[in-house]
Amino acid sequence: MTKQYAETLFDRSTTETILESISDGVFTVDQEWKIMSFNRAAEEITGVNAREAIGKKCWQVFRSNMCEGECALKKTMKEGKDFVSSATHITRKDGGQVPITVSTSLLKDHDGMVLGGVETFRDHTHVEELRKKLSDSWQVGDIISRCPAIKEIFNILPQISESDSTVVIGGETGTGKELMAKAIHALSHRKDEPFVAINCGALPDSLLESELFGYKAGAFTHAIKDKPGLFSQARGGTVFLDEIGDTSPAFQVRLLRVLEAREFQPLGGIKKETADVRIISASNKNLEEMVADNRFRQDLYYRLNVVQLNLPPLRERMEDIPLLVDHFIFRLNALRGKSVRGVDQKALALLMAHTFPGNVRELENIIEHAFVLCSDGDIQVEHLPGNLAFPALGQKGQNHSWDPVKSAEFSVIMTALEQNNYNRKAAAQSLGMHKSTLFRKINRLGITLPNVDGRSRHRP
Ligand SMILES: Nc1ncnc2c1ncn2[C@@H]1O[C@H](COP(=O)(O)OP(=O)(O)OP(=O)(O)O)[C@@H](O)[C@H]1O
Repeated sequence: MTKQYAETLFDRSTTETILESISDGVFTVDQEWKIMSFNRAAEEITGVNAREAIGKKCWQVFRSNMCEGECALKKTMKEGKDFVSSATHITRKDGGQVPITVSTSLLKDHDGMVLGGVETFRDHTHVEELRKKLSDSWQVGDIISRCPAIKEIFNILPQISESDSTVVIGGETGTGKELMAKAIHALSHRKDEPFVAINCGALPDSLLESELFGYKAGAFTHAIKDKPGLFSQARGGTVFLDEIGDTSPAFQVRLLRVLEAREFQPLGGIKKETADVRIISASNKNLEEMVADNRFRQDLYYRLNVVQLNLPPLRERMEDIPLLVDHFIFRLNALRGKSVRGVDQKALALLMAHTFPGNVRELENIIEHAFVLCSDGDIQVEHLPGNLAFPALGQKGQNHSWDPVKSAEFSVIMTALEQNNYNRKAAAQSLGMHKSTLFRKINRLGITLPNVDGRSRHRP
């Protein structure tokens, strides 16, 4: 675009219309700090109308804590550099404090002469309120946690939700990736539109594409009538692409094109449709490693991964176990009209010692199993599924005292043995202890081993 064309296109009144239509406050000052223009959003955020503001020095209008010290606009004017997003507060005309973020740049004429500065500011009241609410909380949407790593995610969730950026959620199976995606959707401006989820790993390419993009009648043999895809159904909302790491290279190319053009074409269709959806994806594989090994397209990875969140496995946030147990019992009581009180110490000790390869989903299933068997009072060891209750009920270990440390040790060793097919050497290695230490512990805890161990598994 030539300069002249741009000038014609964006004449003064067009620029004013654009400035009046945006939701960020914008004002300009001359070299003497006198306000030259003040848009509608600036009026709303400050409570001062443009006629009052224009001609005044900016600090008389803004009364911000920034005005007395590190003023971003002053820095811009002094250093000739733009500044993006400093956070501060301003005092409204009615005395109320408004948290804002500020961006500043120099205002120049066509010949590059500095006329003054321009400041854009955004009202962050809503984000601050949400952040405050979430930072004291152990629950966002349906997600319960007191683990510091997840609470850190809670703290930034309002900003992530407010932006429309793509998000990739990493974490082992059952760690709550879909729940987190739903929470982001529920806190975003898209919350009143649909949230749709699809497991990309479970479908072959052709089915995945027809599910996502839909098809037109006649596109293939059984396509009798048009079927809208999830991108159409979720218009204005969020599409959650689960197991994105399991998609084929051909599908990755197709998805990349859709994300770049923000358009998609139903199978057998000729018209393109706008993809007005936010994309959140998840993977229990390490996408960065997959990119390095050329198993996942780097360009698609960058498109999907503007924001990245990682959910730790349950074994690394043991503090969440009692909280989640209470949460699931509370929910089941309400659902089934029972009054199970909680979990007794011995059962809790076993749960705390379990490694939960299936993470929160596995814990939820264990509690549901125990809940069915427990009529009221506390869930006890005998209500837990066999693989957990086994060390407590069975074998020689039956009589050892139920000290939680011992039962935790019992369970950790049993899990290592099971995971290593009862091969004691491998189990000792996985526990990081010497083989003879493990034998000693096995004897002390009264664990009996099956006759056939992992060393003999290849024998007929
Ligand atoms: N922090 C949590 N608080 C309460 N419930 C949770 C939490 N995390 C997970 N859950 C529950 O655990 C189950 C599994 O969660 P979810 O489906 O979100 O996991 P996921 O990581 O997406 O699993 P997958 O990778 O297998 O798709 C769900 O029933 C969910 O409600």
